[in-house]
Amino acid sequence: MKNAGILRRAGYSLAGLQIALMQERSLRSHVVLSLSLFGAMAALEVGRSWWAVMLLAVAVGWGFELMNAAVERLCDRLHPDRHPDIGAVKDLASGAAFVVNVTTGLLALAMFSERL
Ligand SMILES: Nc1ncnc2c1ncn2[C@@H]1O[C@H](COP(=O)(O)OP(=O)(O)OP(=O)(O)O)[C@@H](O)[C@H]1O
Repeated sequence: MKNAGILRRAGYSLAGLQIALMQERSLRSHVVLSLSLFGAMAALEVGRSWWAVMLLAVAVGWGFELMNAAVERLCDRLHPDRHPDIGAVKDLASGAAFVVNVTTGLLALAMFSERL
């Protein structure tokens, strides 16, 4: 619905998150990894700057995973048959999420290497 109120739009966004959590295994893995990361950060008492960096990195990672899931679902709905272009679109979306996830992993390594 175009130009819906802010509460209604927030409801649509939360519905999207719910769909992802219930139907997308990769996003569920992401949630588990993120919570483990935050648990380790709390246990090691990392500084506020690291919290800011890692919260941002994890949020961007979740965003890219959601967009990747949306692209995959759109591709499958609009073009269920196999086609090299559909494969490339899915690979590109997956590659975008991969770049963010690898960067987050490297940041986590840098952070933990400071503390251990
Ligand atoms: N319709 C298609 N045509 C050509 N290649 C495809 C097609 N669908 C999937 N692929 C290839 O298979 C890969 C995996 O696609 P798939 O839709 O199974 O996603 P996935 O990586 O298994 O993600 P998820 O587990 O989140 O569904 C794609 O990245 C692409 O390379």
